[in-house]
Amino acid sequence: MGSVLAIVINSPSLAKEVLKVQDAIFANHDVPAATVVGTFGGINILWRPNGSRCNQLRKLVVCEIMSKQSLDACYVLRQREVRRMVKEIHGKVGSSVNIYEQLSATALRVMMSTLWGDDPSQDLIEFRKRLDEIVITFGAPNVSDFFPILAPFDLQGIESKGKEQVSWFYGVFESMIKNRRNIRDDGKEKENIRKDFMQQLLELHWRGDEKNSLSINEVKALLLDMMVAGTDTVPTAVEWAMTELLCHRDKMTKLVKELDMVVGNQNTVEDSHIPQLVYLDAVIKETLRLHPVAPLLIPRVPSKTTVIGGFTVPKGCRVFINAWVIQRDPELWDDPLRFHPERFLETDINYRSNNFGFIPFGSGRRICVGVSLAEKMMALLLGSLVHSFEWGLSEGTKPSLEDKFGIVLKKTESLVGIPVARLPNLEQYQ
Ligand code: HEM
Repeated sequence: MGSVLAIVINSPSLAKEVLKVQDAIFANHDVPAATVVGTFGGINILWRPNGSRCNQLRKLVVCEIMSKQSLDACYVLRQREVRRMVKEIHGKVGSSVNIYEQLSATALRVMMSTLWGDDPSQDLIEFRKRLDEIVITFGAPNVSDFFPILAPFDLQGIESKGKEQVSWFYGVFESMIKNRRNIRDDGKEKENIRKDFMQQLLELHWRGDEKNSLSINEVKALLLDMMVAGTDTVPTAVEWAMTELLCHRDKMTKLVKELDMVVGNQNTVEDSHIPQLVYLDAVIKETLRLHPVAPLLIPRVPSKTTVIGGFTVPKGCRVFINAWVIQRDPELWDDPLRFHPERFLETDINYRSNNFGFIPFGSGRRICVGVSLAEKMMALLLGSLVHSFEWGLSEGTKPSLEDKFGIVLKKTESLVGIPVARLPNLEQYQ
């Protein structure tokens, strides 16, 4: 690729070599030129070089922000937004519903309220548009990445566009942070209120002890990381799951049976049901196996020259781990192209199990920090869509399984379904 050597890993054994055996050497993500300016030189988690500060930030997010206690505390927000989605779809029974649009608006509302609470002044459509723009800008092929010597010239204007787009978010965060600072200075902070992620991060910033403190720029960068990484991935995965279920009605029937047995038709799907919904979990895993949302993970860059599978891998080259191919490897998976969630009922493979044939969230030092939240959101969204409605399609149509390859593996065509209400009363969603 231009003047930069790119290597693609297509086998689980070589993926293990990169993500486990030589993890320390491959623990840097490839940082696109456009993001360096936009994220204050890569101080966020995603683009930060491997090292002690990166580990501290990761630990802080995983142990504090994504802890069971913290995720349980913001469950009411997930519940409220999923109920809102079901009610909205209920108002459209019998007509065509763009499933991705519903999921995407819900995931965005969940992320925004989880990150900084409710702010009625914020325009959801504006946020969605701005996030889409950032993903397009940073995902666009950039000459500066292929020929780093040209980076200072920003020939396509991608770096300046990225900077402008990121600045918009930082401006929004700054005014929210200013309000929080005023509230703190006025001593008006209420005790025992649920602390959103922004408040937790700010308290670490204010606490200021050497090990855990965060600079204000790091607070803003982490908030943006979570917005970008968390809002499109979950709805994309759930849209793929619905598509597979509509293509495989026997699997849909099996899932409905499980939901009726565990949840019943007088209740809504809740977080507390998730551990018992084993078939739902298997459907989500099988979906992520066939349609990994990040098909090439996030490319890695070795910090020194090394050898992988007998080949020399030079320092500074770009290493792509092809989860899409690995997760369809016939040596590992029986009948690999078949959508067969049952395969996950027979094994204890999970997202962190060090099975290098199944890596939808990556693995090793840079494994996704949002796995716990993503698991909960995917289960709640998919479980609620299937439990609340029977889904049909317009006459003569079949859902397409065609994908568009990119940083995020999207469907070529959005899934449009026709819902019919299944539950006896809508009061349950109030
Ligand atoms: C279905 C949902 C999701 C999928 C499939 C997914 C997948 C991934 C993958 C493949 C990586 C790169 C891992 C590697 O290099 O080995 C990653 C990194 C990351 N993800 Fe996720 N992700 C999801 C949801 C989320 C959510 C909800 C958040 C946060 C709220 C999040 C935050 C991050 C961050 C901050 C990183 C960078 C970690 C680092 O650089 O050390 N992700 N994710």
